[in-house]
Amino acid sequence: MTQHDRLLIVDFGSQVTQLIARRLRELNVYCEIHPYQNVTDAFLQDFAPRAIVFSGGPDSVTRDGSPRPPKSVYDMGVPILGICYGQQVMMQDLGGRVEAGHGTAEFGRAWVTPAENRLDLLSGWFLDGTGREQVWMSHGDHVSAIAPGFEVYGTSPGAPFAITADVSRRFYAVQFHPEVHHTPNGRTLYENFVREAGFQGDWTMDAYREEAVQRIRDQIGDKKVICALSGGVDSSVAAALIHEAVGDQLTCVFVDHGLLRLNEAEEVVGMFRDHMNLHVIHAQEQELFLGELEGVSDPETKRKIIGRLFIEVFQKYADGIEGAEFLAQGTLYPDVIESVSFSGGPSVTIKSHHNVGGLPEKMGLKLVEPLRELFKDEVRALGRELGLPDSFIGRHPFPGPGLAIRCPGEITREKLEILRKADAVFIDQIRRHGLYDDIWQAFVAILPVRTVGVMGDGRTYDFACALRAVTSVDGMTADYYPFSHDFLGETATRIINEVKGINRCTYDITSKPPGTIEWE
Ligand SMILES: Nc1ncnc2c1ncn2[C@@H]1O[C@H](COP(=O)(O)OP(=O)(O)OP(=O)(O)O)[C@@H](O)[C@H]1O
Ligand SMILES: O=c1[nH]c(=O)c2[nH+]cn([C@@H]3O[C@H](COP(=O)(O)O)[C@@H](O)[C@H]3O)c2[nH]1
Ligand SMILES: NC(=O)CC[C@H](N)C(=O)O
Ligand SMILES: [Mg+2]
Repeated sequence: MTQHDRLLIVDFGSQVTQLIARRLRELNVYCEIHPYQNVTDAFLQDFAPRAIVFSGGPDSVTRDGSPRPPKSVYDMGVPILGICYGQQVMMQDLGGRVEAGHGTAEFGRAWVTPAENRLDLLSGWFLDGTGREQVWMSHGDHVSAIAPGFEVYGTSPGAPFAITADVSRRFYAVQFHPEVHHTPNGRTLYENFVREAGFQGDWTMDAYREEAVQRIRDQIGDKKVICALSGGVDSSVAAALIHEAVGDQLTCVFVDHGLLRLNEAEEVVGMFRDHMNLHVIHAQEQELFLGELEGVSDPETKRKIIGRLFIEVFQKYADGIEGAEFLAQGTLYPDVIESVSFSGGPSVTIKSHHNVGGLPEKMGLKLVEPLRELFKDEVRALGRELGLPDSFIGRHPFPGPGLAIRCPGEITREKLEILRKADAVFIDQIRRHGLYDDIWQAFVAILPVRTVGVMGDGRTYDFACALRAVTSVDGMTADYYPFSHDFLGETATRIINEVKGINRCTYDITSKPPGTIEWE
């Protein structure tokens, strides 16, 4: 099997370490993030990176016991790029000096100007005629003396050594963050760095597809595998990939809990069964879920009931599949990184997110996770390679508990019916206005209150609903989408005219935080 050139990102705990990986993956470079504690001499030998990046970090190298890489990293003969804390660590390790404070802190936008010497790492920089380049800084400490062998190639007001390098050893150290959006030419810097390191850009979804298929065949052999299929991007791409690898040995279980959107079950099952020829069990469990949810209004109780039923249902169908030894999941790279996170600390549970994680232990199934190394946009690219239509790949995320968490308070079949219709009108409006792809997620929530209205000179006493549409990168933070008043007016009119049971429509303009995306 092909062994890709690998780049190692040593994580010192920066908030933006993942972005370094994103920038490199966009350049078709295979990279992995590892917390600095795990990067030992033995690890380095084994990983055999072609180049290394040191991330930023919250600590100060002036503090005794602050994070360090193993010394052997500097003897490997591979290029190293140190960013912010990474720069400071490199300078101190190699004989320079770092100082704290003294009015040199820079947070936010800054400008670097070039020194006299030229540096290949910066080719493509300083070309817009202003003689300087915008970068994003976030540091309190600064390098006050560079290490022997290094020279200065750029300075900023707060960082006299904003860009330094020892060209003969191919060590580069910068005070700013080239991975963030606010360093507009940061990508060029990474491009130059990986070219210098000799990467061939061999990480493409086309190549990945073939390798992944082979790996899945080796793992599964002639055994059977099952997959919980939601119709969301992750489980859909995982299923399509595994199907390509082992065909009929795969069975998908799609659970219809009665909390799906209008026509969703038909679309998902039709697509995978009729179009892609997958074996899909359409588990009709509406009565079970809606029955157990009857009279329940507390959000966490709802979520826990749904989580438990998902497992029970899945177990039931898995038991009926002879010889099933494997369970497929759509775990992505961000999930993997988060679970080994450097800075993980005690945090409060806001919501118990449902997913099928935790199943294998209970069921004695071995895991197949073919997307573990990929970011979401890579998963989308892979899905396209596998022939999934764009209408599936670009779908807004949909939560496992479905409409249950968009129906605050008690769930009734009547409310679900109304909600499904209103949601379909809203999404139709968004598509008609060509806004679907600009929005991360959009839906309607039906509110547990009836209000008075007047329609056709008669009195109405019906439910109110709230429209929700947000922009986001990863769902962790979000902003409400700035629809025009015309759009909102037209949509409210359509919902009230077309959906019996709703006579009032509001737009939710809360960002996250302090709100969350879903209403429960
Ligand atoms: N109705 C369902 N039937 C079967 N499995 C489900 C269902 N809903 C959720 N799951 C399982 O829970 C997992 C987690 O759901 P999640 O919404 O995070 O991912 P996804 O649906 O695959 O992708 P996306 O994030 O794009 O919605 C899914 O990958 C799927 O395995
Ligand atoms: O698979 C899921 N199971 C869940 O239990 C769940 N709860 C919220 N979400 C989705 O996560 C994102 C963030 O949502 P919140 O801001 O409401 O927490 C949004 O995209 C939500 O739709 C879920 N997804
Ligand atoms: N963003 C960073 O890496 C900051 C490094 C260090 N904590 C400083 O304040 O200078
Ligand atoms: Mg989903």
